[in-house]
Amino acid sequence: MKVYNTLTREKEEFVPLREGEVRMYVCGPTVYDYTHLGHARTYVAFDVIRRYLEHKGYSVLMVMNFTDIDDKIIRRANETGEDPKKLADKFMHYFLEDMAALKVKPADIYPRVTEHIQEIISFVEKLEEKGYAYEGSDGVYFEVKKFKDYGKLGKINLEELTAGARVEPGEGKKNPEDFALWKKAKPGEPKWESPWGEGRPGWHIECSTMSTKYLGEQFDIHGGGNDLIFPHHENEIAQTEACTGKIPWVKYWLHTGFVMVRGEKMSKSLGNFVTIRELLDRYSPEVLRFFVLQRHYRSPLDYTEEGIQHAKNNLERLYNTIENIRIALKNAKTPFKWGEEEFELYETIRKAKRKFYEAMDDDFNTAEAMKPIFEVSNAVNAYLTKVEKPKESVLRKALEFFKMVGEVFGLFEDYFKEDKGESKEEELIELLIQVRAELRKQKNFALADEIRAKLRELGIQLEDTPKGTIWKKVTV
Ligand SMILES: Nc1ncnc2c1ncn2[C@@H]1O[C@H](COP(=O)(O)OP(=O)(O)OP(=O)(O)O)[C@@H](O)[C@H]1O
Ligand SMILES: [Zn+2]
Repeated sequence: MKVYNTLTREKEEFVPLREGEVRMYVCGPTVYDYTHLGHARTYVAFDVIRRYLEHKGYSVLMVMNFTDIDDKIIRRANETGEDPKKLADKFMHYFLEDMAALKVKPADIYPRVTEHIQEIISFVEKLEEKGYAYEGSDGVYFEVKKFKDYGKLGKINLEELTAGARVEPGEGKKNPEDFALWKKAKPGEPKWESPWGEGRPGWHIECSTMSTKYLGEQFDIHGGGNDLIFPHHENEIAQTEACTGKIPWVKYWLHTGFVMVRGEKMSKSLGNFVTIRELLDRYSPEVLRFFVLQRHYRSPLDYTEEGIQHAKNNLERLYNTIENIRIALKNAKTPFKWGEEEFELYETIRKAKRKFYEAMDDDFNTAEAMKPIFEVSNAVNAYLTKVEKPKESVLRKALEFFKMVGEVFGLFEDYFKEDKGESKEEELIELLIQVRAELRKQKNFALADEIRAKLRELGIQLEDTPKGTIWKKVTV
């Protein structure tokens, strides 16, 4: 499997640091507004990367941070008159809801800056001890010149970068390229105690601190949108490699292309964004995933209504095929023998599977991986039109293929959900628990006990705990 590494600007063979395990960190959102399609593209892309790695048998440990204190949050909170913490909490909550709606698998750990202040302070202290950081009048800065490898990710030449640049009046840094590790508090801002007085962390330091805390001093994948390559990820590298001396800190750097609107990046600041919530009023989550996955994750993706409509039509075609298979399976024949048509369809599925893996192994090329899905879809429909008595076994092969690609792309979930019956069952049990609680309130203990006894006969045991009634499946 090959992945494109921004650090080397090349596709490289993917070999994780520990066999069978992938540790990945994706920069999470700054939570001060609703999630838009641009963010969703990035997170859906990393979701599919993670799903594919898991599909290949890797055990993936994924960490995504929440920037829950930062200039933008403070500014927005001042505008709306809200408490910055409440504002961040609210949008963090909305973000998690949006991701769940989009069927993005949750990260294993979501560290928040405000809960890691002590660790961040210790990290900055280490940089100070090692001579990479200094205290200025308004904060603690990283001295970029001291880190010889600076610019290696963004391919930045420090001299060119700083030509003509100067330290702005009022800024406490020595050189224009130095960046803040710790910002001393201005009046009215949220603040924490530190060896440099009250203040709060700079932006980049959180990711160095929290990623190494949870994933170790060296790990496999670090990702985010293109705009994070410089300066955010460049600065993260400088901080972490200066602190630990372990090089390279991250083995593969992956970056997503932007969602564009009429030639410009979709962004909060330009106001040209469409939120996931608005889109979900009009389209199913799978349509949005499908729209995003029709392009390779590194390519720009133009947002247009027609584009999404087109994705919707294509996805519907696939769903129709799956439904055709389901209906055909009802009357399908026991396969005493296969004819030419079955072999032909089987061959198409076999080759499609290979093409799908080849495309995904080539830097997670979901755009290419879509093609064999449609090939199978077309072949199935042609088979069903041509053949009077379709054979069950070959149709099952087609269904398995759709299920496999669906797991990787996060599509057809409802269709293939194995516990389809089970989720209804859970809801029914919950309903009976509520009814029983109501009966007990009304002192109808006889009926309440009968419900409990009947459920027990069905293998469901209710237990009344101080936190309410819970249920367990019992076999004896
Ligand atoms: N238009 C976009 N297309 C793809 N990814 C994006 C887009 N806008 C932001 N991202 C990515 O989403 C993630 C979260 O970004 P963050 O919360 O910092 O947003 P932001 O940069 O403040 O958003 P905005 O650019 O809208 O102000 C980052 O990895 C960022 O690169
Ligand atoms: Zn980051």
